[in-house]
Amino acid sequence: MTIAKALTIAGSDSGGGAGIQADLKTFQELGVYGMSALTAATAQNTLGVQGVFPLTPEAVARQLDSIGKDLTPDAVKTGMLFSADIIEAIADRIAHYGWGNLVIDPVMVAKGGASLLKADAVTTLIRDLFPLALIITPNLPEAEMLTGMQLYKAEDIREAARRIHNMGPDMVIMKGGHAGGELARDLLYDGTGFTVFESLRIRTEATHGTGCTYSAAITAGLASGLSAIEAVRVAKDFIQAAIEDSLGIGSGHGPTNHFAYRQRRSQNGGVLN
Ligand SMILES: Nc1ncnc2c1ncn2[C@@H]1O[C@H](COP(=O)(O)OP(=O)(O)OP(=O)(O)O)[C@@H](O)[C@H]1O
Ligand SMILES: Cc1ncc(CO)c(N)n1
Repeated sequence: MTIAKALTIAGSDSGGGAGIQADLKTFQELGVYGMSALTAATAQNTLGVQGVFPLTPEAVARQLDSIGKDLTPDAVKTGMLFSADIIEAIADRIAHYGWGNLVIDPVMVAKGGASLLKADAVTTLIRDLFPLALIITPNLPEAEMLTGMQLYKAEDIREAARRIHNMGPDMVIMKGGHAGGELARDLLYDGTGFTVFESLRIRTEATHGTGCTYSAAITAGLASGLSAIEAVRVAKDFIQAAIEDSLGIGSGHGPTNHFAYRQRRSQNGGVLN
């Protein structure tokens, strides 16, 4: 048996809803072998982030070497990277091992407002990591930070996608979780055209870790050999189910339900409706 392998390079969320925990749960649910390289531990729950404890760049690079010398990933995602020197170490190792199918979730700020990326690390992220990426998945505040634009109108969001695409990735997905409206609409730009992925917006507070889970599901799909469009389609269904069937735990912004997609499929004889 050959199994697809995916690697997440991200921070730990002690509460289990976001970060490396969300990524590994998502890989597992989608039938992909999950590996991780930790960038930082956060003391975190559904109420917020109580502490951030980064690893040294060397500790991050050594984890990537352990993986690179033994277990080549079929796809890789990055999440919370925290500092410029950690990003430099990661970009160096990814280029060294020639890992493709790289999905970058440009995590900057947790939902409660805690900083997960130092302000001076944004230029390093763009310069060193974006050119290596297959897909970058900014939410609207991250896209505003990357472009310096204010994103209210649909045409501005498209223009921001073009500008981020010019920073080096093959594709950009502008996530619509932070926009208003009846639909949660994500826009994929591949340098020539736009593909829309949309679902009914769910009225809920339980959206902790949606971005991590979504980009992990895309990464799992790529690792399994899906095209980018197919992988995003599965990821959109995965995150919709995970938000809809919330677990009702924690007293703040609860986590999404990573079991939901697979449970629905098995209830429907393998078909998701
Ligand atoms: N209330 C909602 N109902 C349906 N889909 C949603 C909702 N909120 C977010 N999504 C979807 O979840 C995915 C992640 O988008 P979002 O903009 O929330 O990411 P994010 O802000 O990076 O998340 P986080 O920082 O919590 O990890 C997208 O596919 C988006 O459309
Ligand atoms: C560790 C970690 N990574 C990413 C996010 C963004 O949701 C978070 N809250 N915590």
